[in-house]
Amino acid sequence: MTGTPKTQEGAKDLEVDMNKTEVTPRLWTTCRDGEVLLRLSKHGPGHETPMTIPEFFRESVNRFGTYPALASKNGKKWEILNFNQYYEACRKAAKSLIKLGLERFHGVGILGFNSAEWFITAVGAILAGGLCVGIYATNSAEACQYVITHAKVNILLVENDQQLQKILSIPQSSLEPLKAIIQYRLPMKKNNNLYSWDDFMELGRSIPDTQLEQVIESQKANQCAVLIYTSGTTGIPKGVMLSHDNITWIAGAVTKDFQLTDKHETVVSYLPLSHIAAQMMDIWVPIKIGALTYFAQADALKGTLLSTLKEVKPTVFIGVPQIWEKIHAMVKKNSAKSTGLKKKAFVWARNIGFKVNSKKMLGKYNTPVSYRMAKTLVFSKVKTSLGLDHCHSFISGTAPLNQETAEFFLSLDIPIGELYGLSESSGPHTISNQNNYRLLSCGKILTGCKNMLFQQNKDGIGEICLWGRHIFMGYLESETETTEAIDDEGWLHSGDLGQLDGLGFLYVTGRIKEILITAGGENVPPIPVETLVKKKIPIISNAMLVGDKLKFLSMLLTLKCEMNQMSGEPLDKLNFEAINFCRGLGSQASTVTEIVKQQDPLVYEAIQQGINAVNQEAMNNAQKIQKWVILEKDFSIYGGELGPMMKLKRHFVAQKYKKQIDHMYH
Ligand SMILES: Nc1ncnc2c1ncn2[C@@H]1O[C@H](COP(=O)(O)OP(=O)(O)OP(=O)(O)O)[C@@H](O)[C@H]1O
Repeated sequence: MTGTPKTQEGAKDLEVDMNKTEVTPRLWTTCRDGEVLLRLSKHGPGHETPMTIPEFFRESVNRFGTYPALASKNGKKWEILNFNQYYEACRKAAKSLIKLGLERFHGVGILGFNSAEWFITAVGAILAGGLCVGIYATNSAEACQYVITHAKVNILLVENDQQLQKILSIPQSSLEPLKAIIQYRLPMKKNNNLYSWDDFMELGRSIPDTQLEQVIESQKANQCAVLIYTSGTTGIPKGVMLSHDNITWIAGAVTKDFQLTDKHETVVSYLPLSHIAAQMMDIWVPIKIGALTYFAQADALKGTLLSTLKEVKPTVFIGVPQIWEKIHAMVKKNSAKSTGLKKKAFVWARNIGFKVNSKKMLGKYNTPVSYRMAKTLVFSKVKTSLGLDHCHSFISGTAPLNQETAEFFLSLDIPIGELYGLSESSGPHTISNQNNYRLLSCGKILTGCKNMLFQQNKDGIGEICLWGRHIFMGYLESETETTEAIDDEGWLHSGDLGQLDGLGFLYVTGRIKEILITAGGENVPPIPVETLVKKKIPIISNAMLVGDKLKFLSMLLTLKCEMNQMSGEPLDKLNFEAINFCRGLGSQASTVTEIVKQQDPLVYEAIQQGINAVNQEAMNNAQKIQKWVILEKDFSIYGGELGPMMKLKRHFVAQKYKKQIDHMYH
């Protein structure tokens, strides 16, 4: 597709009611109580009747009432709320929020790990006419304060005393809109305007149903319901306003394109709900289809996720690339321990799995006897060991999945489908499903949405621009940024570069903002180089290319290490794979310090060889890595180098390791 002519198409498809006497809203707004023109198609997908979230939930309750909705672990037992109970709890919470003084289009902040209380407060906030505002549990006090004031958070739900103390450390004068705090995990220290969950749920008893109904009735599908704050990978977090229609429409579109079945799906909720991908897959899509959401333990990412998966056996599993990479490393480690026949069977099965699934990917369904044997002997065992034996949709999103991991899982009969999207597209814009996926592609455009590649180069690479009912309303109180993101014809400019193949599969090739422009004017997209370094040098955990406005390219490297399971802090001790790498070279090093302090010649030489191999694939000298340095600690959310969805925060890293970077250039 090419740029300009196509831009007309989106706007032309708008269904505008010409008989309306009031002023027609625009496609965007920056006001919390603003309304936008919905991007309805004239017919077909995109034409569905707009719905508010309360209407959407009520429809779901009518269809799925007694069917289980939420499962929370209490000791060893799962406590279940069905859709009727879930809805009633949301109404109760809504009344209590009204009682506490929630104002229309003001925020209800939620700061904590995924739980039934999180969901009930999120929906309750919307029923009560407020905005649901997830705040990353990993945010610093200042970052929380920013969101609370920007979103005008009247009521804040915190998970535990640790989160509460973070909020209490902020001077009260800086938390002006805040009226009350609710804490949903005990123990709790008494404090003014602090409520336990049980007390909170009783507060609204005096609010009559009619009062709540009035608020619900006054809501419109083209008004804001959810605020998603970007995680700040590329700058100050922005408040992405999502309308009722954004949420309810895309939940339907995702359901259709993923071919999800009513009352049959189960998901495990563990990724931060402040991110739209998790919120969509855990809260909104399950309401649409009557799916059962199980809550993982708060320490899921520190190790308990696997046991929850094994217990629950979800039918749909979404992971960010780092999660898939971790599972990849774990399966590899376990298989490395096996010997003899078992080891041979694993290699044999993977070969068959790769061949059959690669063909399947191209539409050639063929299941030879050997594949069926491999399935029984190896694939089913691996899937069971991961709790993925009932899973039909393996999904990765939020950042590119590396080829090695994608191929590894494909060979084990676990085809990971990537999806691509932004907070500004209410989640996915492209998806891959079991019947439609390609390695390294993010899949096809969601049915009912449009895509345009702006200013394509000779290879067909252009900026990915999006159009449809999933496009956000605007950034709260940020007109300049909104008009930078949404052009005159309503296209959302993603800032990502991409390419479409003849079959409509989208390949994301980089992020414009991340491209390094060297002092010599060379444009270098960093991700392919970093991915290649990690592939060629298995001891490397993270790699970040440096060189913007600089004379040459250099690289920050970290080694694969163990992690403190409690805090998430990377340790000095190398992990199993890194130790194996060292032993393979004849090095006895077991810690990062040993390698860095003595500049372990064997390890340094191996890394240099790996870098040389990467440089051989560079298009020219300017694209070669001239210098590199090993940092003493691996990147982590704990250290701030990774965002809450484990994305690399380049600006933060560049500042934190300024000394090491400067050293390479002087
Ligand atoms: N499958 C994918 N492959 C490559 N990149 C992806 C994929 N999915 C999402 N992305 C990247 O993530 C970006 C969207 O990020 P998102 O809206 O989740 O914001 P964020 O990470 O919270 O904040 P920030 O804007 O600060 O990065 C996309 O623009 C794209 O660069």
